[in-house]
Amino acid sequence: MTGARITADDLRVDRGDLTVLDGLDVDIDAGRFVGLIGPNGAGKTTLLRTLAGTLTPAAGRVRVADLDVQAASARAVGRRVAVVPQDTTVAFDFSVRDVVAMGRMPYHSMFKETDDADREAVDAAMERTSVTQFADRSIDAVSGGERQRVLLARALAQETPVLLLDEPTGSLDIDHQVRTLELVRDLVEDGKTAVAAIHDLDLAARYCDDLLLLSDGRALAAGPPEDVLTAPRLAESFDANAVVTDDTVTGTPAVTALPDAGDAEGRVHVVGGGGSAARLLYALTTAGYDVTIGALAVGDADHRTAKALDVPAVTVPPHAPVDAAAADRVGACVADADVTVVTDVEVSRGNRRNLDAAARADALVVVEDRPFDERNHDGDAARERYDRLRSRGRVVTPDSALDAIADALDASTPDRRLLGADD
Ligand SMILES: Nc1ncnc2c1ncn2[C@@H]1O[C@H](COP(=O)(O)OP(=O)(O)OP(=O)(O)O)[C@@H](O)[C@H]1O
Repeated sequence: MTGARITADDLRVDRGDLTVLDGLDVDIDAGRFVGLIGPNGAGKTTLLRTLAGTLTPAAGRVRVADLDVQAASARAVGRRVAVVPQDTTVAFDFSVRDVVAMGRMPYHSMFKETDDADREAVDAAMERTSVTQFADRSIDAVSGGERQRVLLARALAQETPVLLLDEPTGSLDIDHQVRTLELVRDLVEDGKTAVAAIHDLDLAARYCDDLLLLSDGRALAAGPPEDVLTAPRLAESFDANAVVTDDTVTGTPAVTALPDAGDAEGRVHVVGGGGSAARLLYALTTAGYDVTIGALAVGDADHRTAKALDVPAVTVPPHAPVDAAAADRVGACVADADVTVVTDVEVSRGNRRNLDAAARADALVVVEDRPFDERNHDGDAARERYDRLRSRGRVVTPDSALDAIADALDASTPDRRLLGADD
């Protein structure tokens, strides 16, 4: 079944006294999977219901291919558009099979009996959504997640070019979340057009071709997930302090919401690398410290974390040693910082200048997770250099790093301690 293009110009939808959608343009190409995202109350369900023709816009019209959804009969719309609603309550005590068979209603008239095509469509839809094993059970005797799959089966049995889904994974376990979205993806590969409201931004980014970010009834952004999911947009729409990274397994954008930053004061420079500083960067920035990091190779795991958390970094090109110019910049950060922290870094020749710059800090904390011998190091000269560094600072485990940094800050800035005592 080939999909259909969905368009709407300058859509306005009112609910009661409230204008829920305003000035919204929609243009979804046939054969695309579009994720509707946005905070609670943004208008996602309202938009889906308007696209399905169950809500009438105060302005603008919805077209699915050549069909004017608002002017067409329910039966005509039902042959183009199938809906999987958020509320999976079914009013009467039907069997699962009967509920799925309701998807065939747009093809029936008073004069047409159920035929083989109907039965085949129902069986195939139940098979694809893994509900066949409870086909004869009452819809009241399946779990919420199973019921959600039954309603997806009903929508598939409807054999429409367009599928609208409102939170299709809301009640599903992680296995069925992925199965359901894989299924929608397959249907889209086969040509259907799908639009789904999805709260899980990582899943939306992973499965959808495009995202439409709704905020206060308007489209704040639309396009490929990596263009739509940016920290400033998430702050504007969700009022969330969130970072966007690349998921290490899927390679698609992953959103991590952070707590509001605390009120810790002080500047901390971190010498890390290879991911050894990631957790500490998170802890320091959420505590509220001003943090810098480096020198790091561009693309290093800690560099990616620093970028996501908006932590300024001194960088060198990938695989390049820390040269004199970079070391000068590290030296400037160390001089500016109240405390410098060295995490479980490589003790190699290329990192030598990094460690030497850190060793000049007035207040130094050395975070150690592994003994020296288990690290990438290049011999006795490195050991001597590292031992010197250790002897200049306080050596702690990762678990006590934050406390040690707070202590070092107190000791390095007595004025703050006195101010704190007066509060
Ligand atoms: N029948 C109604 N009467 C009045 N206001 C309504 C009605 N239905 C929805 N609203 C309001 O319209 C706004 C958008 O609701 P909608 O359900 O479309 O949001 P949503 O983005 O789907 O939210 P959620 O993520 O919570 O499901 C909300 O402020 C909601 O309170």
